[in-house]
Amino acid sequence: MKKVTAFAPATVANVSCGFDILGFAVEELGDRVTVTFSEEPGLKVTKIEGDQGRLPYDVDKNTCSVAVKAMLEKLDFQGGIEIHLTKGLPLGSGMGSSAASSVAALEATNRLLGNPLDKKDLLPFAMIAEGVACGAPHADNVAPSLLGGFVLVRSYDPLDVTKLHVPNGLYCTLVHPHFELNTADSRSVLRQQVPLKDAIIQSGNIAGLVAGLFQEDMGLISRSLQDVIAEPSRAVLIPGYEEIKEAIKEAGALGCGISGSGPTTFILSPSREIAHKVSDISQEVFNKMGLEVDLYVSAVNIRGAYVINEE
Ligand SMILES: Nc1ncnc2c1ncn2[C@@H]1O[C@H](COP(=O)(O)OP(=O)(O)O)[C@@H](O)[C@H]1O
Ligand SMILES: N[C@@H](CCOP(=O)(O)O)C(=O)O
Repeated sequence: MKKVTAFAPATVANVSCGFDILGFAVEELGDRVTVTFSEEPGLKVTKIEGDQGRLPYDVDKNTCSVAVKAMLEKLDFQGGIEIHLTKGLPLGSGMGSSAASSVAALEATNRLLGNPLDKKDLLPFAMIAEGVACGAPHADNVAPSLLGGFVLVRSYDPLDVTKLHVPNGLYCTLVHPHFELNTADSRSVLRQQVPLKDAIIQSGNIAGLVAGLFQEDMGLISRSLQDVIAEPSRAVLIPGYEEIKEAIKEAGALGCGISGSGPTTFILSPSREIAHKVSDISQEVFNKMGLEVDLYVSAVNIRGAYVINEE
């Protein structure tokens, strides 16, 4: 085998109350990476498409190559590999764009080398790339993008991630208003201390959300979609967010939150029909604020990253 192409999906990190510890993958949206053996030793990013010329070719800056470089060092691989990235995700959108690139690159490279590593063992390399992209090696985008479904990061040290149950009939709406929020900037607005009363509220909600997913209890999921840690500092950066939050609940959605560090807003609904209805409602609110949007309705992607083609 000389050439492998892999796809990695977009992700919703945090899922409201699970700051840096919860995320899920969505369908269809994502990045594609092709890796090819080359005669010349070393790693190279040779082509990037779909980024309007904005992403770095520097091996130590592009998340694809940062992740693959760390993996090749671990495997003590001495040959040559070329990377071709096709971006399907907008940058700075809160849909795990930097993560989808590194995860697709790792999935493709692992197959190219004959699968020397288990899927889960690729995670630390993708986290190194997140550290380069946004200053923090958080796993709540890379883990669901790689593994699919809802993923909980129980611990960072040692790394302990686990897949959660995905209830039947759960749908997600992603509303992406056309402006960018850089993850590093959205992290810099966060408080560094959490009052005890907020820690109690947040812990209850995380536990409630996890229990709600396993029990397929839509009411419990709905009540648990509350974030008192990151959202209060970040919601002010997204015009119309509070209005959407109220309107979608009235229309039957379970609740909403900021997807990752925003500005994309995710809404969870108990049916596809409601997911489409709240998509229209959110579009109206953002348009009223003078913002154009992209809209996506999706079930939760349970497959994660996968190889599309090998030659
Ligand atoms: N392959 C890549 N895809 C996306 N961003 C990348 C990539 N490689 C490096 N970056 C850098 O990482 C940052 C990604 O921004 P970020 O706000 O984290 O996006 P997102 O929230 O969509 O992941 C940008 O500064 C970008 O230049
Ligand atoms: N937990 C992180 C998630 C960032 O997600 P992104 O898609 O905006 O990169 C955070 O909230 O900072």
